[in-house]
Amino acid sequence: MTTAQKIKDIEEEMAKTQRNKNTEYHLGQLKAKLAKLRRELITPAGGGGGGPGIGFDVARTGIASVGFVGFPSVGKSTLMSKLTGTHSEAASYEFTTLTTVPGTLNHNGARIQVLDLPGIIEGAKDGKGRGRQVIAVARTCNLIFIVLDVLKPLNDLAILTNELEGFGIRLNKKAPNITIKKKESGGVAITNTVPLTKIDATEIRAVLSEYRMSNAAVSIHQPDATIEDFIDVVEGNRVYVPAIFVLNKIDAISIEELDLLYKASIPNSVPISSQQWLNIDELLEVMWDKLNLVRVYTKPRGQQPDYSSPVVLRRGRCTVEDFCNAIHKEIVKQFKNAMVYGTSAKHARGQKVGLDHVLEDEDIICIFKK
Ligand SMILES: Nc1nc2c(ncn2[C@@H]2O[C@H](COP(=O)(O)OP(=O)(O)OP(=O)(O)O)[C@@H](O)[C@H]2O)c(=O)[nH]1
Ligand SMILES: [K+]
Ligand SMILES: [Mg+2]
Repeated sequence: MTTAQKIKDIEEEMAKTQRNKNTEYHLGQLKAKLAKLRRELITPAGGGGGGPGIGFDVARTGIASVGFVGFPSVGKSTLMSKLTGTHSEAASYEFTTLTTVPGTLNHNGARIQVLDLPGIIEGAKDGKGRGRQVIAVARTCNLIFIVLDVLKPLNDLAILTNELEGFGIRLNKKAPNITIKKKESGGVAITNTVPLTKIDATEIRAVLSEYRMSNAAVSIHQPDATIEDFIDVVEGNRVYVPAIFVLNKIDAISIEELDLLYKASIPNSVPISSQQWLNIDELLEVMWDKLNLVRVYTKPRGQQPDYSSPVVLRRGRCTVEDFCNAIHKEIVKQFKNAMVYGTSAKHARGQKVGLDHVLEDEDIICIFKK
């Protein structure tokens, strides 16, 4: 039996099992089995792995990357060409784009790599078309644009989210606040710092037993944690990627339909027309927010800050040391201290800081050497 067949069987069994006190353990086991089979699909036995294949993996440039995922002919390449000035073939037939096409977008002083990708279809994660290579590239991006046809966005979004989930990608989610520590003995101990509304001990025990973890200390700090979140932590290879749902081709709908769309206010969505270049400003604004980048302006001693070319860092890697290294590896060696002005500084007149100080967006920094 193939892995895909085994997955299908388990999904069918889950669908016909009613959830109640007597079935919780069994359902927990099934969910864990499913997660293990899905992992096999991503990394097939015999190597090869789930990494992007030849022609799909392109050289990475810029401070961050945005990957375009969507069904064929939703307008990914049209958008990418216009955003970056790099030509990516666009046409009315499906699967015009056959491989990763990289381009660069300069925004707010940051160089952002944009990756146009081939269209994917339902079943992509299980090996349909080049879907797996496409999703493997998307897994490595800092932000994903899910490009949708505005005429039927929600159904398509559900299918695409499911495809990416099957590949360990979690869109617009934080890593679950759950820790699991393996132990030598003592069985399974579960503690929670908040009341739990969606998960219970029976399911947790079933999952741990399926993973042959008979001794473990589990602690859950998130009230709405689910068993799926718990399995994600056990599996450990998940990526948590922000995403924007780009509702393209609004030029093809009426004002009334557009109005309804705004009233529905789909979270994380931005309606645009890549062909007519409508609402691209909003798209870029939301993109900037989601990328969570930190601009730092350099101020030479005794001079005004240089606002024209910020050093752009990624949040989580934006200490003064990261700033120095972004300019030149040697700077850290000569570093004495720095004056920082802006949000991260304690005082309006600035703060003297060391290498481990964490910078904020639009801070100004003046470095003093030994
Ligand atoms: N009306 C309208 N048509 C668009 C828009 N954007 C793209 N199109 C058209 O949609 C068709 C597909 O565009 P592409 O850019 O090739 O779409 P794609 O998603 O890259 O397609 P694949 O590479 O085949 O997956 C082309 O005929 C485009 O002219 C838009 O905003 N409005
Ligand atoms: K196309
Ligand atoms: Mg294309």
